[in-house]
Amino acid sequence: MAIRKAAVIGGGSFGTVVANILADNNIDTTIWMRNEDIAASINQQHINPQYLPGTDLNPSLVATNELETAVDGADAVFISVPSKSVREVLEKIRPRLTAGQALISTTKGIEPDGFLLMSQVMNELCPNNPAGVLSGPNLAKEIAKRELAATVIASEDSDLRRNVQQALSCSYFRVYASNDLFGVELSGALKNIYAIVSGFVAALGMGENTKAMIITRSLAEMSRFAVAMGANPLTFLGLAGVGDLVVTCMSPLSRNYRVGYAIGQGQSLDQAVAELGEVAEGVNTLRYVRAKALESSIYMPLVMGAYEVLFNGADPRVVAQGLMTGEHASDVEFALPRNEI
Ligand SMILES: NC(=O)c1ccc[n+]([C@@H]2O[C@H](COP(=O)([O-])OP(=O)(O)OC[C@H]3O[C@@H](n4cnc5c(N)ncnc54)[C@H](O)[C@@H]3O)[C@@H](O)[C@H]2O)c1
Ligand SMILES: O=P(O)(O)OC[C@H](O)CO
Repeated sequence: MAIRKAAVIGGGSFGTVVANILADNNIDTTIWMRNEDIAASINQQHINPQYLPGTDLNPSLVATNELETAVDGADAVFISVPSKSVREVLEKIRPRLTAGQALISTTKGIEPDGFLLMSQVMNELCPNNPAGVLSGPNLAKEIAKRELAATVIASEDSDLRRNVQQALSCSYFRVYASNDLFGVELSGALKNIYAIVSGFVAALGMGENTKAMIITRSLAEMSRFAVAMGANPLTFLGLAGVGDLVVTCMSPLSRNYRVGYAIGQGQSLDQAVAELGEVAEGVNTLRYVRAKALESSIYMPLVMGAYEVLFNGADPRVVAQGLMTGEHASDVEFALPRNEI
């Protein structure tokens, strides 16, 4: 069934953007948020003054503080809150959901207990609702200005994929499909770590060759980790892999990059996060991925170096420098395995 009525849960930057695309596509869309003043601004002035102050939102977009107004009767419910709040939000909406209403996560993070991705949390709490994940190079502030962008809808359910492609595709937003839900979702979470590292590199004034080396070795490291976890390495060649890694590692619009940049300039992690005032998922993801890599003996020098900088006060210069030492390595491990060098 096509998506005629949609709910978006979460009134931050990305939730507002997704809701606005749906509204631009003439879909009856309600965005749920806790903040009453922001909801009133969206309904009366058609702006989200806290997260997207310069953007005129589609006047048909409705904001509410009542979950039932958003969720009841929606064909699709998009979840767009930080990963630490996804379980809490799902527990609130679960009693209202009916079988078949699609659940789509736009959240790029990991739940530490059990190392769960958001679709796994959705499947655990709402097993009767088909699950999908939206991920790609999607800086909210650019899409809000209706600058051209593309994304990936990943799901094992082909109806869900097609319906979301139809609901979100428009003159400025293109939606590609994937059936590797796990790979797409893991890649969206992992790239945030490397955006922080790229922020250090930029703040330290390192060269363009260094930046390219960091991004490419980040791709090698994140795909090595993902394959060890069971993902398809080819997924990392797509928009949710290379695409999102490149944009997040190169743009000062990325919050994760900004946190890394501030630390590279000498700020503490606490100062950098406080100054940002929005979510930078990579900080927690770094902790969880480092623990998993140590537990599973996965070689991740950038993750290990970034952890030392963020949590043990090491000099950010050591992270890039750390790549220059150690064993001789393979460029593309899927072509030349590490143990065959
Ligand atoms: N901003 C982007 O460019 C972008 C793009 C793609 C994906 N994402 C991902 O989307 C997710 C959300 O990011 P964002 O940029 O919208 O974050 P944000 O910081 O702009 O907004 C988060 C929103 O979630 C709300 N929220 C937090 N906890 C809540 C709870 N318990 N109940 C209800 N609401 C709660 C906050 O009040 C806020 O409105 C993140 O995982 C992020 O990685 C962001
Ligand atoms: O601002 P960031 O670092 O959370 O990145 C936003 C999006 O994930 C980019 O695709």
